[in-house]
Amino acid sequence: MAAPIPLLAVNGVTKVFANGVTALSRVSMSLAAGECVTLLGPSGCGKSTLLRILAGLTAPTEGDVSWPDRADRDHRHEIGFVFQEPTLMPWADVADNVWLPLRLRGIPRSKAKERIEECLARVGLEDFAGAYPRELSGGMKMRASIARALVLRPRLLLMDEPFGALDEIARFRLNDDLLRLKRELGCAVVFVTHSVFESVYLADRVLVMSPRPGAIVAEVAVDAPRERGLGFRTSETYAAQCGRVSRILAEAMPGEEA
Ligand SMILES: Nc1ncnc2c1ncn2[C@@H]1O[C@H](COP(=O)(O)OP(=O)(O)OP(=O)(O)O)[C@@H](O)[C@H]1O
Repeated sequence: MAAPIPLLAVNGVTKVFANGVTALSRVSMSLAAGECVTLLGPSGCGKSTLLRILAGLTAPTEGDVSWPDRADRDHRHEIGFVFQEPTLMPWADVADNVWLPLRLRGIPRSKAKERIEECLARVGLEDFAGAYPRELSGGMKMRASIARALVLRPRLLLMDEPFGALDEIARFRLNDDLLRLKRELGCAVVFVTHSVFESVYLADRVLVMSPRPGAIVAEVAVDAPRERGLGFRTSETYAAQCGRVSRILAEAMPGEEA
């Protein structure tokens, strides 16, 4: 049987910034529809740069990113982006923050109402539509940010270390919520993280990156049940896979402790 056409294909992407910094060197990867890939690598290895290139926010110096199944389209509306910070507008309530991507596409608030409510319910914020960002905990702000990223019903969700600033309890809950959302919505996810544990917990495949200039040095397929949760998090198979990815990461960083 022929391999399915990937959602996204990255071919030999190199990025050299104007100041001469080479952030990425010949990165190639592909992503299947509905797949979750985590990008794991040391600080400064170009993870955010790669994500920005996938989103079309930065152009590669060499190489390209393509959407092989629908090559002729503008894909920007098919991508949701979640940044390290929740980046909510402080003067707008949660519902208006979630409305923003629709508003930018000319959809009035009255027509967006149902979609906003649906997205808030998906992230457990249905009772906080009228709250302002200052009234929310860090985890709730991040949930609002995820709801905003989902409001255009993206086929691809790009997440740039979104849970790094949260405490472990909030982070674990959001990890589970993200896996549930991915299942419900069928979107693919590219998730950047520094955490070996998070990378293995979330991924179908972990892509391990070398220090700058970032290159993908290993790809680890994660062996896990479809439904992950406390059972998987506390299992020997999870611990063994985290150990394996830790060793690969350490090997990618000669002279450093991973
Ligand atoms: N606009 C820019 N101009 C020049 N250099 C840049 C620019 N953006 C990023 N860099 C450099 O490119 C390299 C990769 O940066 P990037 O933010 O992609 O790494 P990262 O792996 O996401 O880092 P972190 O994990 O710390 O967020 C770094 O050395 C960074 O200083």
